[in-house]
Amino acid sequence: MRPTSIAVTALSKRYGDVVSVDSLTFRCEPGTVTAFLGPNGSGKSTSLRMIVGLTRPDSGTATFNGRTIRELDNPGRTVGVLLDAGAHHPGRSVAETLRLACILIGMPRTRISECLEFVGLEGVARRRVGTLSLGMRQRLGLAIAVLGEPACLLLDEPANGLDPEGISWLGDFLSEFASAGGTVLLSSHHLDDVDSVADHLVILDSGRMVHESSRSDDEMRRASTFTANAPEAITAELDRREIRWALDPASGRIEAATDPETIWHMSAESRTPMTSLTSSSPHALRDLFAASTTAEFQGGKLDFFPVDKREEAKK
Ligand SMILES: Nc1ncnc2c1ncn2[C@@H]1O[C@H](COP(=O)(O)OP(=O)(O)OP(=O)(O)O)[C@@H](O)[C@H]1O
Repeated sequence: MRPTSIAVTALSKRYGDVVSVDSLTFRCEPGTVTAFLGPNGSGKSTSLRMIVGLTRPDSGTATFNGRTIRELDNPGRTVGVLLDAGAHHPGRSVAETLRLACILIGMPRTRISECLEFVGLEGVARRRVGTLSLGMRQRLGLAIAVLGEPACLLLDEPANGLDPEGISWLGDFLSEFASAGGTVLLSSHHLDDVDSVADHLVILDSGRMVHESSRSDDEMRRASTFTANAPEAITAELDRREIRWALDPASGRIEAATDPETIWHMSAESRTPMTSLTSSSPHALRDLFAASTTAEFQGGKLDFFPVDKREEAKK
C-alpha cells in the first residue's frame, strides 16, 4: 500500500440559493481515521461526492498525493468508495456485482471470495442485491470499497443499517486499516462509534467547517465534569481563559473542555468549594459536536448545549 494523503482545498458547491459546501479545506493523512461529522444537510455527502469526482465542484480541488481522482491511473486501486448502499443493480447477484467491479478495476477473480468472506457475506453470494437487508447492502458496499486493496477509504455513513456486532467489526477494521498505513475519511451520525476510532475530526455546519482537531489535541483528550453550589467564579475564569463549558440544568453539572487538575486549581484560587469533580473525556466528542454546530444531540449521560445556549440554560 502506497501511503496516500487526501488534500481538500477550498472546495465549494452551491445548488441555486443553497450553499451546500463553502470553501472546505482539510487534509487526511496516511495512518489516520478522519471522522467527518455534521447535522443533516451540512454538506458531508456533497463534499465526499466532490472528493471522488462524482459531483463537479464550483471551485476548489481534492487530490490524492497531489493528483485529482481523474488523474489517477486506476482510481479503484487508490480509493475505495462507499457512498450509497442502494447504488448497486438490484437484479444482479452479490457475486456478479463483485465480479463486474473486479473486471472494472482489473483485480483477479480470487478477490471476490476473499472480500465476501471479509464482510461476512459468503452465505448470500448467489442472492440478488435487491433482496438484501440494508446492513447486508452496506457490507456489500464495503466489500466493493476494499476490492482494489486501496490506500484510501471514503465511506459515507458506513455504519448505517449494521447491527451492533457489525458496527464493532467495522470500527476494528477501520482502526487496523489505518494502523497498516491506510487513510480513512468517514462520515457518520454515530458520535459514540466514531469516537472510539477517529484520530482526526472535521465538523461541518451549513456547508462550513466549524471545527477541526486531532486526537492528540488537548481539547479532545481533556474534559472534566464538576458541580459546585456557586460555580460562577469558576465559570467566569473558564470564560476568561476561553475554555468551553456547558451546564446541564437538570443535574447542575458543568462540563468543561479542560483537565480536572485545572478545574481544581481554579476552585482553590477562587475559594469556590466543589461538590464533585471527575474526568469526563468520553463525552468530549459529543460536547465538541454540540458546541460547534447548531444541532442539539440528546442521549448519553449528559445532554450538552451549543455555546450560545449557555445563558438560556443558566436561567
Ligand atoms: N443534487 C442536489 N440538488 C439540490 N440540492 C442539493 C443536492 N445535493 C445536496 N443538496 C443540498 O445541499 C445541502 C447539503 O446536503 P448533503 O447531502 O451534502 O448534506 P449531508 O451533511 O450529507 O446530510 P445528511 O447527514 O442528511 O446525509 C442540503 O441543503 C441539500 O439539500
